[in-house]
Amino acid sequence: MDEQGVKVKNPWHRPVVIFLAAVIIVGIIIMVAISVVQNKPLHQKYKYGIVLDAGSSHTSVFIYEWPAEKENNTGMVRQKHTCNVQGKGISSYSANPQGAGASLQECMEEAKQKIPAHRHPETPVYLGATAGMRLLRMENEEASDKVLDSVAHSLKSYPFSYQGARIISGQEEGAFGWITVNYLSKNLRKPTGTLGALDLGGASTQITFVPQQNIESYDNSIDFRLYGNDYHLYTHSFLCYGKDQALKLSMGKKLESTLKADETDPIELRDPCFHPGYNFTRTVPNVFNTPCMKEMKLANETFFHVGLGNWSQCQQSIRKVFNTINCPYSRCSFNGVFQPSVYGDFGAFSAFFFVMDFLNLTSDTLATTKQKLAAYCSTPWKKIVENHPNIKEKYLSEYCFSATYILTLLEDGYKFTSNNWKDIRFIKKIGDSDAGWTLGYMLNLTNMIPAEAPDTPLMPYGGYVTFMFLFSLLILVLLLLVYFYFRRSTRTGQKDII
Ligand SMILES: O=P(O)(O)OP(=O)(O)OP(=O)(O)OC[C@H]1O[C@@H](n2cnc3c(O)ncnc32)[C@H](O)[C@@H]1O
Ligand SMILES: [Ca+2]
Repeated sequence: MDEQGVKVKNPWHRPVVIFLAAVIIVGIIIMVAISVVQNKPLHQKYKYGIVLDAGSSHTSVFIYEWPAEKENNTGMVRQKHTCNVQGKGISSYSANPQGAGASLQECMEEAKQKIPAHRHPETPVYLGATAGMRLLRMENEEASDKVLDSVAHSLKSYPFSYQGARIISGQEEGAFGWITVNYLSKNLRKPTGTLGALDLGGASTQITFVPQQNIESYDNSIDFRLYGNDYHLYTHSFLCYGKDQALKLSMGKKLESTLKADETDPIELRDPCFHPGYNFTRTVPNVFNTPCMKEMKLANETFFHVGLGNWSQCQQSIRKVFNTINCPYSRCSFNGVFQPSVYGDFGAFSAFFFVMDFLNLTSDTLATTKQKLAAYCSTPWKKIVENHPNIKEKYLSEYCFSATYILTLLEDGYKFTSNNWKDIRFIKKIGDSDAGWTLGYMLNLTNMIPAEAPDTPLMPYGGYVTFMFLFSLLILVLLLLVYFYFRRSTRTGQKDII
């Protein structure tokens, strides 16, 4: 046989095989490149929302941000920036409504700087006014409308998407505060417990939680379906029981009884809720200038406000502002308002936090809290000022009253006890976002909390691509192995024949 005929031609020298090998190599390179680009962290695109909290004591502007493609995921929205409007709340502009809108300028300019310009037209801006405006509306509806028109006019002059300025109800304030704290604590996707919400403002206070008992009054019940879970909430907002209005209620009662006891001029209001040595002249209308109290016509225009610094007497005087006699339900908090027993953990924010944090009373037992507070209240005013030279005198003078009010509201009002006192967490923020109603309000209005849990893909997109790539590679390697196996067996077969 001719020697040339026996020689087996090297298959790698065949053009088809070389071509196929080149295609496979190029294919692998392309797949690797795609996979690397696909899985590289994307440059995040953010969306923004602005909420103005027009409270009774002041207005704050909150800017929120969230990754553009993940808006329905729980916990994705965070507070990017907050700005405190200079001056008092918008309800204080009743005599000068223009001033209310103008007061927002500085913070709104700041918002323009903080949010990228190309996002401005799509960024919603909402203003929600709370108890200060509720009281003004009760007193003078025309004035409250003018103030709202003024802030609306001001907000429309910015390049954002204006979505309204309105007075929110007490139920909304309570419910959105609850949504905020539970969204931020990432409780809403889990079947585990939720966090009750306690908010103490200047003019109203809210309590909201998931009760274990039936809710006997329709007004106090709210139902939500969030991420596929049903929530049945108890909520109540006490107008006039924020800490500034409560102080007026309490001083008003003391003034009335002082007058009855002693009608001589000048009146001296001896107040156990203020420090010994505290002595200021106040005007009577300044106490009674609120729709929370019947106006009292007093002969005297001024009185001496004199501190006594006696915690237990202070608590006695504060108890008088809670009416616990009439209750048309199986149980009540106060003023004939139904309330089931408090249940679960609570987040207590705004003035609950400011006051208890200032006094270092956020982590003691109820008994220790009372002891420490009694000692604080009896400290002479001079010493208090010396110890805290940088704190606003108005706040400083009122911490004894405010903390005593907080204890009385929580214990006598809401019926917390020394056993469940530890379940109250005094908080300002959760992560980097403030606890308060604004975030929940925005999540609701932008439909960012779906009723049903969104369907989630089996695996994240990056993982999916990597998996597909590795799996294709495996099949390719197997095919090559099969190919070589066949080639070898054909060649051995050829030799056997030879
Ligand atoms: O909810 P409403 O009732 O409308 O009122 P608000 O929104 O203005 O009320 P805040 O929670 O902002 O404040 C509650 C109260 O705490 C006061 N406050 C704010 N910062 C404080 C601080 O550092 N120390 C003591 N009190 C403070 C403030 O003046 C109010 O009286
Ligand atoms: Ca508030």
